Amino acid sequence: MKISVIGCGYLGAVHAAGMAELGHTVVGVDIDAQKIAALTSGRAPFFEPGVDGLLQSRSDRLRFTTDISEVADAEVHFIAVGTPQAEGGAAADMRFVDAAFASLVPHLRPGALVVGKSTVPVGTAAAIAPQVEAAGASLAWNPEFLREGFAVADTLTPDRLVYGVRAGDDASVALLDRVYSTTLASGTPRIVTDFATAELVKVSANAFLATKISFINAMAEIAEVTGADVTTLADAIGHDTRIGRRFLNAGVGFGGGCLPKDIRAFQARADELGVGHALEFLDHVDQINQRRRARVVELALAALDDQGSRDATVAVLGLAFKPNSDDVRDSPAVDVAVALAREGVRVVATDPQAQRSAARKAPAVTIAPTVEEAINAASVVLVLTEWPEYRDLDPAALAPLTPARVVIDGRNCLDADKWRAAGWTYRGLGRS
Ligand SMILES: NC(=O)c1ccc[n+]([C@@H]2O[C@H](COP(=O)([O-])OP(=O)(O)OC[C@H]3O[C@@H](n4cnc5c(N)ncnc54)[C@H](O)[C@@H]3O)[C@@H](O)[C@H]2O)c1
Ligand SMILES: O=c1ccn([C@@H]2O[C@H](COP(=O)(O)OP(=O)(O)O[C@H]3O[C@H](CO)[C@@H](O)[C@H](O)[C@H]3O)[C@@H](O)[C@H]2O)c(=O)[nH]1
Repeated sequence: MKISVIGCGYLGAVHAAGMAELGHTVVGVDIDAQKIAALTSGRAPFFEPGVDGLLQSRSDRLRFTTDISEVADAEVHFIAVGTPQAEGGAAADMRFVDAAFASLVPHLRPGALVVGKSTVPVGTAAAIAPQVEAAGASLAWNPEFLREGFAVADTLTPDRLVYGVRAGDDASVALLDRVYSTTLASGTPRIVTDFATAELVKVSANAFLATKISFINAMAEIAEVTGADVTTLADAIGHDTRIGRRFLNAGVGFGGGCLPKDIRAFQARADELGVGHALEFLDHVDQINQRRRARVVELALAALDDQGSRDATVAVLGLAFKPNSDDVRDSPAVDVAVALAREGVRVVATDPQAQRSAARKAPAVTIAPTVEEAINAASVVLVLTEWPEYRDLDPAALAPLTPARVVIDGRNCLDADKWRAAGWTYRGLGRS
């Protein structure tokens, strides 16, 4: 099938490459000429395992352009533009979605299907559908659940597919089934529903995941004042299959381009709908999450005070919001590094992939190319992203670089006994 993807940022670029891998002929459109140039040369403008490989191996049926008129012969058009948090508010900024539809509609041919992939406030599809239908085309909302770091696998073999369509719109369901025929053949469940439910499935899934993380981080706060160990607690409650162990890792909390802004936009939309009280708990989820960042800053400053001076260096290992990504959007690690720099501390940070993106965002932080250079002569070492290479660090080999030997494990990812045995003062979050 001929498919277009409007918006080739993170989600759109991966989706375009994934659709080509599934056998479709794809044109990707973005207003950012630099992104289009990178994608055209077979390189994603971000780090995500496997994407460059697909861009290169499927280049025969994949092209990228800034010219929206090139989508005119596509049967299915995916909308994957950003819906960031609006400046100065909690709601989603819908200007990119509105602009994408405005630019696409004049090029729609009758019978085409427009598919929303972006995460949007409930009610968006119903509001937009009439302009698509006036062009003789149809609208569906097909939210995306991919995780950064696993984006290719999540695109090709997702946990589920959700189609939000007008009641009785069997033609759109049939078209989407053709788009995803390979995925469906491998047994992926598909849920066909209305626009509002599809939109809500997406934001409620992210709200649930954020709540699960903040729940365990609230337990970490309790553990910190009682001497309990939140990691053992998570293991123990996680054995209950009704609870499950995943997303119960306590630490510096959640960040990224999705969970934080999606729970805020969800609350803002509930307020508009007059049911803000139903989502008041998400405000607490957000606050618990923010408190974890403040707690790491507090622990680092206390460790410096113990050593007698804040005129010192703190090393930060990890800047990306999660491993296997160079994404620093709302990254807890960057936030903590910036907060410490604001306190007058010299912060030297490193990350296997996010050095460049973090340098742009946090000019007050010195970026070091290696762990050894970051740690050298530091009074405190913070581990804020659980990259496998940080989990596997040899504390004995690093010990001579820093006389103070204090490590704060903001992701509870290090082997505490091993670090202590190598002469380090180890401090986790929610565990002693
Ligand atoms: N990043 C993820 O892991 C992920 C996963 C699931 C859902 N989502 C959702 O997908 C959407 C996109 O997220 P993202 O992370 O890819 O954002 P992004 O900022 O990386 O990408 C958005 C892209 O849209 C482009 N754009 C803006 N206006 C445009 C227009 N009028 N025409 C064409 N292109 C335009 C921008 O230039 C940018 O490249 C958001 O709604 C997000 O919540 C993201
Ligand atoms: O136990 C855990 C699990 C995650 N995190 C943090 O939570 C954040 C988000 O992690 P994750 O959800 O894995 O990353 P994303 O790639 O942002 O994916 C989320 O956001 C996407 C965009 O909406 C959705 O598509 C995905 O399903 C949803 O998991 C990161 O900072 C993680 O470090 C924790 O602190 N503890």
